[in-house]
Amino acid sequence: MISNVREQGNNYHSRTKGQPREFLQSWGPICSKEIMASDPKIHLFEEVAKHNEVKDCWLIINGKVYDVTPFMDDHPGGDEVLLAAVGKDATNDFEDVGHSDSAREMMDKYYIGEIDMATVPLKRVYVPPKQAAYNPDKTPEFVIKILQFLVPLLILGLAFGVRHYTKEK
Ligand code: HEM
Repeated sequence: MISNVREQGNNYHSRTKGQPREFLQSWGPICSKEIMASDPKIHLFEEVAKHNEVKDCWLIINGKVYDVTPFMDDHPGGDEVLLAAVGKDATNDFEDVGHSDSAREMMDKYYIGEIDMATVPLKRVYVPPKQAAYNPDKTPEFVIKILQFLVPLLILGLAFGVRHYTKEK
């Protein structure tokens, strides 16, 4: 839907000039000013959080949802910071940087609706990275387990051996 809208975007002004409001609304979210003027779409957090990659990145800032996918390459702060701000309320991250007025004006371009704040979790849920437990020397775990069992036995055997040998003498 959004990509269609982007394709149509170039022709938007010429085709919509002088059209009644119902017609404009039927065009959907083509122009952010139009969305803001009409009823904005209310997004659920769960849905917004799914857009969490370079090629599909949505942000929540000040109760609004932004699809910044086309801006990833051009963001002066880099795409990593934008990616780090997905799946949560990124208002603090955005404000902490002290974005300029022109940056704030730019946001209109990427506005795609409002967030239902009731669906935003208060704390970000930590999802542990999917990787094996840290094992710097890469020794397989079963070898360590066997050694843990064998080493005390060897020491015990050695002790008995020494005792037996010294007794005989
Ligand atoms: C729709 C959302 C955003 C837009 C339109 C935007 C736009 C911009 C712009 C135009 C700049 C250049 C400096 C300025 O004019 O203030 C900038 C810088 C920066 N932005 Fe964003 N930004 C957005 C979201 C974010 C988010 C969520 C973060 C997360 C921390 C972020 C972090 C940064 C950083 C670190 C810089 C570099 C600051 C510096 O080096 O001076 N931005 N952004």
